[in-house]
Amino acid sequence: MVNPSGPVSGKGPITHVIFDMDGLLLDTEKFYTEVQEIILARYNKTFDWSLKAKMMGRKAMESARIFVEESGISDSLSAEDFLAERESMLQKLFPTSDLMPGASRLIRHLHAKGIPIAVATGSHKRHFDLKTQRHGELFSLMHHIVLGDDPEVKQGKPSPDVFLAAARRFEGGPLDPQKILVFEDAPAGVLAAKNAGIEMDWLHSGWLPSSLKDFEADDFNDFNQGGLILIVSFPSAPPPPPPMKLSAVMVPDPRLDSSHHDTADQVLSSLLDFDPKFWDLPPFEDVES
Ligand SMILES: O=P(O)(O)OC[C@@H](O)CO
Ligand SMILES: [Mg+2]
Repeated sequence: MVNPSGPVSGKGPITHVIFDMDGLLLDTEKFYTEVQEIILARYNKTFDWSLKAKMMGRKAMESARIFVEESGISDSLSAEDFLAERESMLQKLFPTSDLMPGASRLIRHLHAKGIPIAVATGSHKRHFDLKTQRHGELFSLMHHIVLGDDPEVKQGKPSPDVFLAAARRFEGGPLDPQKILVFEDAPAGVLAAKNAGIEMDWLHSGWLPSSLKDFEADDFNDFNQGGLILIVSFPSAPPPPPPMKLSAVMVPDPRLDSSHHDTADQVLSSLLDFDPKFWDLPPFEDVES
């Protein structure tokens, strides 16, 4: 995706921001990688970024199934046993989680300027508490936080559930998806955000026919598995509005192949490179650290 550095504007004005957490705000993806490399080494296998790219951002059991099946070890290690073994190692690592560069500055800046901010993460509460125990004050600046085991989150990313729940919990809803900016590090997360934008857009524009409102989420998810974005049309309904109005800024790990960047509206190498003016958000003051 284009990564403009000039004055070209995004699709602002943005009024609300939703942050992914692992790999975006917290430097925690390295812990998952480290532990998975240790487990695979026992089978004389190596963990590579093409597999990591498929796992990132997804619910634990979903990513576990991908791990054991794509590594070819599912006959020796079940997804459940992999999660149990990984858990004991992660429990020791998570409390040492550091912030990603630029995360604190951006969160404090948006909060100080009165821009409502939230977190939408695949992490479950027990992991969230461990990962954020050194960063409680910073996370207290969030208007709300939606976790992977929230009752409203039926399906993990790339399904839109966690972002739809996060968008709904801001005051003054329902929001126009065009005014929401999502920050993500993972391909599944960017896709989840775009899918949420489409669903919110259809609801916001009134296009979504009532018969679709009870559309089964896992059917929707089936389309997402292949990275396709579901577009359905009913004979009586007008064509859907142009999708993709919700904007997503991707801050991927440099080891992630750039072919995974295509769905993002902007790609940055670090949150330190984010320019709020590009999205019509209040500019940083020079003195901010
Ligand atoms: O949605 P995030 O915060 O990236 O969490 C993903 C986590 O489940 C590990 O990949
Ligand atoms: Mg992430």
